Amino acid sequence: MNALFLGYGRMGSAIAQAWLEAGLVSHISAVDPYLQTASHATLYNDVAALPTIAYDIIVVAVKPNYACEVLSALPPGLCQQAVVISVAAGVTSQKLSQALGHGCPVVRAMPNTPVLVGAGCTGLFAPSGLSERQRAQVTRLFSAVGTASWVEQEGLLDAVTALSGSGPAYYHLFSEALAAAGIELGLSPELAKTLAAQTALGAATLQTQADADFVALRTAVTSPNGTTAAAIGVFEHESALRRLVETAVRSASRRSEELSRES
Ligand SMILES: NC(=O)C1=CN([C@@H]2O[C@H](COP(=O)(O)OP(=O)(O)OC[C@H]3O[C@@H](n4cnc5c(N)ncnc54)[C@H](O)[C@@H]3O)[C@@H](O)[C@H]2O)C=CC1
Ligand SMILES: O=C(O)[C@@H]1CCC=N1
Repeated sequence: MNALFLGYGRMGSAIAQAWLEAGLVSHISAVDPYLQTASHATLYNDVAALPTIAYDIIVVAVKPNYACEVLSALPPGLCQQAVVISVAAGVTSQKLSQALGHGCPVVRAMPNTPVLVGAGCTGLFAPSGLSERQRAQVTRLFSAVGTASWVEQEGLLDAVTALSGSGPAYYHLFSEALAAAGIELGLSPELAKTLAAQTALGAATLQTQADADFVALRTAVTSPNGTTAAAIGVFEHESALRRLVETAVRSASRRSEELSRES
C-alpha cells in the first residue's frame, strides 16, 4: 500500500513513520512546500511534481485553512483508488468532498499528539461511501498509533476534538501546575518535573490497564482524613475543578464548530 501525505509536519510525519514501522504501508510520498527534507518519505515541494501514481491512502495533514486548497489542487488521476483521510480540525467531510470534486471516499480523523509515541487516540468519521473493507483498513492504520474509535455522527467530532484532540495540552498544563507547586514547596525543578511526569504516566497506565473505574482508582489513593482528601477537598469545593473542566471543554468544542463554519 502506498500513501501520500499533503502536509508533513508534526501530525503527518508521526503518523507516516508509525505506519511504515508497523509495515502497514510500503512507501510514503509527501507534499510540503516548506520542508527541505522529510524523514521516511519521498518529498515533493509541489503537487505538480508528483509522479502519476494511483495512491491507496491520501492524508490531508495541513492546517485546517489549507485543507480544501490542497485537495482541490490534487490531480484526479492520483485518487482513483484512494481513501482520503483528513486530520484537519473542523473541516467537514462535505467541504473536503467538494474540494476533491469527485466521488472518492473521505474519512475525517481526529488524532492527538501522543501518536508520536504510539499512545494516541483517534476519533474517526466517514460519511456513506466507505466500504467495510476500507473502514477496517482505516481502523488498522490508526490502531498502529494508539486506539481508533468511530463516531456515527460527524458533529460528535467536535466533542472528540475538545476531549482528546486538545486533551494532551490539558494534562501538560496540569503537570506544569503540579510541578510549579512542588517547586514552591522546596523541590528542585528537575525532581518536580520527574515526579509530575511519572505520576501522570502511572495514573494513565492504571486508568487504561487496571480493572477499576476512575472513581475507584481515586478512592484507592484517598485515605480518610489523609493528605489526598485535603487536596481533593480543594478541587471539589463547589465542584470547582469539574465546572472549570466542563467550561473549558465546551469552549474547545464551540471553537471546533466555528472552524467547521469558517473553513
Ligand atoms: N497538533 C495537534 O495536536 C493536532 C493537529 N491536528 C490537525 O493536524 C493538522 C496538522 O497539524 P500539525 O501537524 O500540528 O501542524 P504542522 O504545522 O506541524 O504541520 C503542517 C504542515 O503543513 C505544511 N504545509 C503548509 N502549507 C502547505 C501546502 N499548501 N501543501 C502542503 N503542505 C503544506 C507545513 O509546512 C507543515 O509542515 C491540522 O489541520 C490540525 O488541525 C489534529 C489533531 C491534533
Ligand atoms: O488546537 C487545535 O486546533 C488542534 C486540534 C486538536 C489539537 N490541536
